[in-house]
Amino acid sequence: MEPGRAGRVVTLEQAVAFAREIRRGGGRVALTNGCFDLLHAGHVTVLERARALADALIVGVNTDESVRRLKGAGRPIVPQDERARLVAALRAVDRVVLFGEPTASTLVLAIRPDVYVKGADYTPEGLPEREALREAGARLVLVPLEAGRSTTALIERIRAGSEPPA
Ligand SMILES: Nc1ncnc2c1ncn2[C@@H]1O[C@H](COP(=O)(O)OP(=O)(O)OP(=O)(O)O)[C@@H](O)[C@H]1O
Ligand SMILES: O=P(O)(O)O[C@@H]1O[C@H]([C@H](O)CO)[C@@H](O)[C@H](O)[C@@H]1O
Repeated sequence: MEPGRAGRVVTLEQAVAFAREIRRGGGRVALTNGCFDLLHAGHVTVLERARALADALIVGVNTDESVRRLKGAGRPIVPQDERARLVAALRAVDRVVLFGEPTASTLVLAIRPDVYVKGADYTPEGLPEREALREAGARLVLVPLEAGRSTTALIERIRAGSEPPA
């Protein structure tokens, strides 16, 4: 019985057990991760593309402290439990796990996904998780960016009181 959407925010151990269950059934598991602060259409694109590459998608969402270290003071705008809940509400997402480490390497080594997905704002050489991906045998897929969509751009537009992009 699949849990309700809120029940899809799980511990790392539960996410690992879920991944094993998918693979036992012959399915493939996709993993992605991110801050997902002020959810926007670019986030939906990368999550939907990730889900389409496998039979289940697990998403690591950075804790507030982790986002602060990555994105600077004043971030995140949306607290971790709400960011996790919003991501878990998307049809494309099967499980969400909050993580506080600087990188997703621990997630990669624990979940051992068949495919690891990020937006093309990253490069293969630039991923600190690349060694973990090699060890886990995960295929890396970088999804083309939706132009002009970013949390930073949203914050700047809110501050400037400017119109949304075309
Ligand atoms: N416009 C976009 N199109 C497709 N994928 C995106 C887009 N923006 C972000 N992503 C992807 O979404 C995931 C989460 O990224 P993140 O939460 O940092 O979004 P962001 O909008 O880049 O945030 P910020 O502007 O604060 O850096 C990452 O895999 C990232 O590559
Ligand atoms: O939302 P972001 O900035 O894409 O999330 C970060 O992604 C990093 C990525 O996996 C490449 O290193 C990750 O290391 C970091 O912990 C954030 O999840």
